[in-house]
Amino acid sequence: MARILSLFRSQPFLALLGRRNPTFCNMSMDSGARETFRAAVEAVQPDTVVRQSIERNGDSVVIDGRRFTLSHNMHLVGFGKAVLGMAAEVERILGDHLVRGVISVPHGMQQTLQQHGKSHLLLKADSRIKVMEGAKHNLPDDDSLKAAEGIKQLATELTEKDLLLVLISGGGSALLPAPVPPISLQEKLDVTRRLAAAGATIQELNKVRRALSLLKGGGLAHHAHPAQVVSLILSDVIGDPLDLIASGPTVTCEVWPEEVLSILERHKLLSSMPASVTQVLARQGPRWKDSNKHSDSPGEALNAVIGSNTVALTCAGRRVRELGFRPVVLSPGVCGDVRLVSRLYGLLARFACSQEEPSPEIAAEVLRLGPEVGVESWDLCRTMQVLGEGRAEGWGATCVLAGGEPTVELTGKGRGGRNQELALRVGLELKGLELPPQGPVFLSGGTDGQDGPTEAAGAVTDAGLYDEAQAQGLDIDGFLSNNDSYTFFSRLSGGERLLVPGLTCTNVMDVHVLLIPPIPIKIS
Ligand SMILES: Nc1ncnc2c1ncn2[C@@H]1O[C@H](COP(=O)(O)OP(=O)(O)OP(=O)(O)O)[C@@H](O)[C@H]1O
Ligand SMILES: O=C(O)[C@H](O)CO
Repeated sequence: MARILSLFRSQPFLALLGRRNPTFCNMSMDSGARETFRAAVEAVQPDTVVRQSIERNGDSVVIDGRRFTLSHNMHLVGFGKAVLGMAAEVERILGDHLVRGVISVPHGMQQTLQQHGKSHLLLKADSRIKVMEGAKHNLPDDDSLKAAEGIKQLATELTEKDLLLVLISGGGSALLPAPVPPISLQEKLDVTRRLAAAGATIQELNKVRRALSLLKGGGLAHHAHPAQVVSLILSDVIGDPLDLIASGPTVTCEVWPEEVLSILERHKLLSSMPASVTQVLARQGPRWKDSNKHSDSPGEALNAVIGSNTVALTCAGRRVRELGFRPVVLSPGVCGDVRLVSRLYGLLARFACSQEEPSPEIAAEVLRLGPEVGVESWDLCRTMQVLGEGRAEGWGATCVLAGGEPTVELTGKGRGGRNQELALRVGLELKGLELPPQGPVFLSGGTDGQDGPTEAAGAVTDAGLYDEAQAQGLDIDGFLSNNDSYTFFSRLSGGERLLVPGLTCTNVMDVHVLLIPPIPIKIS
């Protein structure tokens, strides 16, 4: 730590690079932040990521460096909020080689896509893929149970000549419920609901789901054995853990009943579990033992993450450069309490906007706070170095890009989401950083286009937020304590700070954009 700090304290560490001409563009900072978010979402569109991951060469395809021969032997299953668009692209690429398929997608998806003019994400009229809609409100139901049965059936019938392409995206767990008997769907739903309400993380939730399911935790790959299985995954979990995204249906993993029991105990649910759940957890051996599949093989699969927060941030960085800002990717794994996250962005902005030498005290606080919100010290140092270069070397405007999924502790009854709440809190942190012609700007947006139960994906904010709210008689603290960020931004200046991209058809968690203008430096 001392060594890192001395970097900021003593040396003109930024003079390492030659001077460049500032290239700050004509675009307003607000528009720049919105365009950056748009580019991030664009990069992880379901059809785009599939197109980039399957290379068709005559009668073969190359996926993730592996070649597969096509002879009208390709079958497809999928589950998740983005898989309809992914399947539409697979259909275009594979043509006749695609024999049949079943996908499980959210209720009303096809109609919604039609209404939003996204027909390129819909299947052909004479498609061989059956679309099954279900899981209203992101919860497993009878419709998604039927879809899961259809998917299991298709997988079970495959032979060694077949190739099964599995499309997976966020929301996949609720769209593929297959409780291990004798657990009923209702019992499984209750367990999931109560865990979520008790504040279990997605990692905890999906470890429990895996243990109670015939298809999760590698069960689908087992059912498809001896066919070859290839999964294309659009990740919505920090760190892209294959075994946890949609509860890893094609990733064989050992279930440790002790671990599951300790998760249930931690959330004070163990004593109220139904007998069926305790019975299944007490069983030895694989969960799929009583399936009608004759082999006990776990089933091998090639699992490829084809879209993620990292991909979105990298592509957004390219666009940022075209716009004349210098990009730096902080981290795709920002998590933890939204209050700490907002503090970190406030500190980074202060560090970057200092008109004198960057403050070692601020750098120290950044380094102390970062690990609490999932950001490595190395990434913080790299980011501060670029920000320091920006101000000392006259690079022009800098753009810090990050992503992840912070959490909000809900104490009020208002309408909002973690992105709008983060933007609101960062706005307060930036107070006092007004710089002519404009100070730093911060955007936080959910890449799925929806932040909590609101129509907005997030909001854009800056140092003028506090005064603007005061002038319009809006008490920020009151809105914050009631978790009412959506109402706040809707009332402020006619809602112009809200980010409302509409349905984006994808989901790689949230994107954060911190734009720092060129800083006029005091020469002493
Ligand atoms: N009034 C509110 N203010 C702030 N945050 C809220 C509010 N209501 C809900 N949230 C937060 O919104 C999140 C749920 O919203 P959302 O459906 O966008 O989540 P998600 O994790 O992106 O879901 P998914 O990606 O599976 O669709 C939760 O983290 C919850 O704490
Ligand atoms: O479906 C799920 O399990 C979540 O969206 C995480 O992938």
